[in-house]
Amino acid sequence: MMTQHSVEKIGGTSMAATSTLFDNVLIAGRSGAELYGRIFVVSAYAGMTDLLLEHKKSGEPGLYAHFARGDAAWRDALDRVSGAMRERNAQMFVRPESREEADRFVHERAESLRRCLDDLDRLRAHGRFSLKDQLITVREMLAGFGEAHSAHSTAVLLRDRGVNAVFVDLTVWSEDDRVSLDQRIRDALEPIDLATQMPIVTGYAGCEGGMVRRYARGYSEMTFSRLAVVTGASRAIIHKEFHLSSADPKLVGGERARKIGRTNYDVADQLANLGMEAIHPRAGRGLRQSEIPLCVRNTFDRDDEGTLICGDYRSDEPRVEIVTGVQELHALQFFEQDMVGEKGYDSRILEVLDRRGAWIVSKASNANTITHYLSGSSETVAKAVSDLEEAFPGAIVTTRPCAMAAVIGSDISAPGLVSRALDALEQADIAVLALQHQIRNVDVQFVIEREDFERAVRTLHAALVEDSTAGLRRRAAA
Ligand SMILES: Nc1ncnc2c1ncn2[C@@H]1O[C@H](COP(=O)(O)OP(=O)(O)O)[C@@H](O)[C@H]1O
Ligand SMILES: N[C@@H](CC(=O)OP(=O)(O)O)C(=O)O
Repeated sequence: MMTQHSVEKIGGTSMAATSTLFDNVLIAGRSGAELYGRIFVVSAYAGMTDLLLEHKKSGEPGLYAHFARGDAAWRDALDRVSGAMRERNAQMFVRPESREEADRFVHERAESLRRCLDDLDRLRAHGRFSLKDQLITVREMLAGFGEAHSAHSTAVLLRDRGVNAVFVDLTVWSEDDRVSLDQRIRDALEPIDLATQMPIVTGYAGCEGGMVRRYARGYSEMTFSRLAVVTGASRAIIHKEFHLSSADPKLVGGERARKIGRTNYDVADQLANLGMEAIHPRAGRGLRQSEIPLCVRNTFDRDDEGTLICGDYRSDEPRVEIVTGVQELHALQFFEQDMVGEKGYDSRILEVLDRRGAWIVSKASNANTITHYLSGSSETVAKAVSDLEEAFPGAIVTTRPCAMAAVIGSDISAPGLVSRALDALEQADIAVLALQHQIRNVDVQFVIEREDFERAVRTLHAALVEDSTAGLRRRAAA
């Protein structure tokens, strides 16, 4: 396999801006051999996975949620998704034959799903079968439909423009042939000549353990990351709707948010941990270990090189690079006076949190209290609380809704940074419920009330990023 190639992921929002995507990324003025040496991994068009599974943010049920509940509305939900896909085709295709081909593809996949779900429905109607295990498979199959559609139509559109694009469908698998994600990728890419062919790979890949089950939403970045590692890419690029910015442009305003020029994987990990979609939490690892630089680019800003993320970058002077956070957080406090001087409580709490699938954003402890800051649903947290109460009858376990604003940078080791942040929050009348600052000097976390979240991000951004006097001196080496 060619070594000087890039692996590039296109997010759902960028996919939906199809003509811009062609003009700025897929073709972008290239011709002949310049078009090749690039592997694209695509997400479903924005909104499709929401219709197939459930809405990513609001949780509004999609096809999967209806089917899982045994609600006949799944049939309408399937029609809605395939309708939305055909509508998208209608907007994208100029050549009638290509549009027909794309519509036929959607129709065939939708009908095959319908047959499968019908069979399961019939089985379920006997009342003697539990579909629990099958539902996991259904969820995987449905998710894959979104990326099958987007990759297939992108390949057809590219061929219409004279590009030798190849649709690489990783969404279909056979239960007798469950292989690892890496193996799946290796097998699919092996016959492709990157010098003359442009693979358009589905962001969903049928693999051991299931893509959605293992990696949750945003899974396309895992396919992307492993593809870059397995094929030995010289660079990995994520094409997004926005520049990776000093804060969410939707929150602080596009004119205030600054583009991040460079940063490191440590910062990317912190962002991923907070649920910011800069890069999937588990995607960064492989790229960092293989020393593949990652570039995050804005699809709508063709000439801008984007943000370069490497393993070894450190800002020239200490500086806050990003202000972000989590608005829906739960502080789970475990108070037990017998804990003083005893070990082992931690690991038993973690066991419960792991079993309940809670996402730990941060944690803190003192002599008799361990606090975990968890993101995720209130139900998950409530279940964890009741498990803990049962396992530790002497402990007092409480939860409290809260939010977290975090300031992050590859080097924030500046004296006065925390006090400046606290001053700004106080002036804005925002109470700080708890504070965390690690010796590692990559982030400071401020735990606050949920209703203060957006204001806290704006306040910290104004004080530590927008204020030009915020350039901070490096703390003198001890
Ligand atoms: N610091 C930040 N820089 C850029 N975008 C951010 C930041 N924080 C949050 N976001 C948000 O991340 C979201 C996801 O980005 P997007 O490019 O739409 O993903 P995708 O292309 O994968 O659908 C956007 O809605 C944007 O508002
Ligand atoms: N389409 C899938 C996978 C994905 O990675 O999407 P995006 O790149 O748009 O976050 C999802 O919504 O989860």
